[in-house]
Amino acid sequence: MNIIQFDQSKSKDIVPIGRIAIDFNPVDFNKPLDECTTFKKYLGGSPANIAVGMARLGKNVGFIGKVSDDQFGRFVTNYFRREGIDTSNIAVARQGESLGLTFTEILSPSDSSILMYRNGIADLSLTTGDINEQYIQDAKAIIISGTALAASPSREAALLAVEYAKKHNTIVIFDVDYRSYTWRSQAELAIYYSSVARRSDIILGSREEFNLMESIISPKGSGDRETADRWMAYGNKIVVIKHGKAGSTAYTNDGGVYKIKPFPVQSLKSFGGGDAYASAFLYGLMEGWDIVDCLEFGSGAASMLVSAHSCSDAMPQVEEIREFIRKKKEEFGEMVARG
Ligand SMILES: Nc1ncnc2c1ncn2[C@@H]1O[C@H](COP(=O)(O)OP(=O)(O)O)[C@@H](O)[C@H]1O
Ligand SMILES: O=C(O)C[C@@H](O)[C@H](O)C(=O)COP(=O)(O)O
Repeated sequence: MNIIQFDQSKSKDIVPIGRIAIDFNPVDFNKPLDECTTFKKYLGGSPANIAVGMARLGKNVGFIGKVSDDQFGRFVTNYFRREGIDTSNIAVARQGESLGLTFTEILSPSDSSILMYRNGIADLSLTTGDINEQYIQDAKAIIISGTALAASPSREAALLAVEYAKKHNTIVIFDVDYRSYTWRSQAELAIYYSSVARRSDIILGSREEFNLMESIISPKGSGDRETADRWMAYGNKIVVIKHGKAGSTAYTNDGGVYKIKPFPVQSLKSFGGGDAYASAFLYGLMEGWDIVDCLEFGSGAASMLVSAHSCSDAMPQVEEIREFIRKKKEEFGEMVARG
């Protein structure tokens, strides 16, 4: 029996809630950002990347967010439309707010950082008035991106979306998604992250992100098992903990533990893996696959994205991930312990 029971009577498969931004990735990479002169513009923002990833995999995707009233806002909205993502619940900020701009620094294939311009940002001006109860009721699942909790009024809008989801049997997925910008204190972060994590059904995050969320209840940090048990005790059915190139582990509330090593690739950058991972893992879950197959699919997509220049344009289709995994298993064998 599937760990997660999605309500198949709902029209939309998934609705991420949070930022849509733009990534400017250096074309002349493998050097410090201040030495780069040429950039390629991509749609960005983790929840937006996940929306693109799941649309590429054929899912019926919506989105709740707010964009700037300018060319950048129109760029990202039109990009969504071309990908078949519903934009009816993407509001336009009318007080001069800007779209988030992320300048990425790719120092080496394993050493990257991101510089985010997020002052007066449109996505954090999302209000409770922008949250449509019927739209959430019509979705099998929503994804709350942690950064949407970083400031009001977006914070209250995201929390309202969770309440509507719980009211209407819409699955709540929490992508912890830590970005240091905008957060005023670690205590504030821990309070709001954990308030969503206590209401969610599935949590995905890196080990570092879980440590931040648990910094009040476990100041010295926790092991993965302790973390998983903690959040499953609140009703989460699945907890996925990612460890970068060391791989990832999925814990399920029926006692399952599934570890996977990453598929070896020549990485170009160290970011982007998480968004592809979430898209492909959740696709498998919505297809009713076993957790181990969801984990393998997510991990395969993640490896593809760390070896790509973008985090959105390069989101793969189902057959591309399948072929990637087939070739890697032919060469390197199983990456996940089966049976
Ligand atoms: N160098 C790498 N080679 C292959 N896969 C990678 C590499 N780095 C990350 N990944 C994959 O991307 C996933 C997510 O990366 P991680 O950095 O843990 O999360 P996030 O990107 O959300 O910060 C990892 O669990 C792994 O499957
Ligand atoms: O999250 C952002 O706003 C920037 C993203 O667009 C960027 O591609 C990135 O950092 C991806 O994050 P990850 O997939 O969690 O590594």
